[in-house]
Amino acid sequence: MNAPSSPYRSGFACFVGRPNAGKSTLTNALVGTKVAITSDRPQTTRHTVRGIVHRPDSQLVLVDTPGLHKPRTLLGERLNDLVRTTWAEVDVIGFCVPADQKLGPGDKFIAKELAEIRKTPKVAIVTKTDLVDSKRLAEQLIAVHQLGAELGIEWAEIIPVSAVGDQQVQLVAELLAKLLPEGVPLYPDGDLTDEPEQTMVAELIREAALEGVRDELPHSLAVVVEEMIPREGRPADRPLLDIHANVYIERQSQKAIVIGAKGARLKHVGTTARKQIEALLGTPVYLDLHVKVAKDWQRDPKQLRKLGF
Ligand SMILES: Nc1nc2c(ncn2[C@@H]2O[C@H](COP(=O)(O)OP(=O)(O)OP(=O)(O)O)[C@@H](O)[C@H]2O)c(=O)[nH]1
Repeated sequence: MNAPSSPYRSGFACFVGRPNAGKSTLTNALVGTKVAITSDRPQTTRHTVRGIVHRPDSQLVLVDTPGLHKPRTLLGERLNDLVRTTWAEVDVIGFCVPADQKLGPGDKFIAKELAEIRKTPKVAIVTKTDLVDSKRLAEQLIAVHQLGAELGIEWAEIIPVSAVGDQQVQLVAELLAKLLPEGVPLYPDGDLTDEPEQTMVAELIREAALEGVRDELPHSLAVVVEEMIPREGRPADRPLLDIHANVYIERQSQKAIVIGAKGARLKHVGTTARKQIEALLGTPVYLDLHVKVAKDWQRDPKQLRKLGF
């Protein structure tokens, strides 16, 4: 005899944690395709990118938030507001801490903020377990438990996972799904993300444009995709998508950094981004990039809106 089947569950989850905790990588591993942008450097995830995990008995919509950080500019403040709003709206929060680093002030700062969001169930996720031995992992699991106890957070689960080593990734999905409310699917099957394609394309270009020059242009670069149109008159089996995008920087002096000697760097950025966009969209792409100066865009609310913040 079959046991009564469990109810269908659906809802939203977000991963929080300090920069480099492995949130984007875990999101990608769960969703099974590259929707958020990962990198070795902190704070690459600017936009709220959702990935959707479809399972027979549940649908988990992952909302990827930027890292909470000490705001120094209007953009910083906006990002932090966005993070808190997201936290209050989701059905479950996954607090990510890397296994290979001792809990520090950054983790505590975030956990303290998390403790304020009372109603939402919270799951602690110890990431990058492939980087440590079992003794170190056990210590980290205990430390996370203790941090929760100190701050009055009762973790619904504490889950060790390696997104890179593909260990326990499915368990994370399962345990998060269990904490969702009963409901119907929120998105049609097969949807990986509801983030407009243009935003993902812009992220890929931004990522390529920042590669190697992050120290010089930490937060001064934004990308807006102006247009994505299929080239007319192409045979059906050889389509081409024309993409026009603007790369905004804050000062004239930064132009040379982005463009490089005789335009060599921008050309490389274009090639790198184009390959990634083609992989993402599954179609050949012609990518046209322009570098423009938008003075002090980080401090100007009007510019921020134009640039999608
Ligand atoms: N070895 C190992 N490395 C990982 C794992 N998960 C993430 N990483 C690496 O850790 C770094 C940071 O990962 P991200 O997923 O970009 O981290 P994040 O928390 O999204 O970072 P921000 O976007 O800066 O907030 C990258 O270099 C990843 O390749 C893992 O399971 N194992």
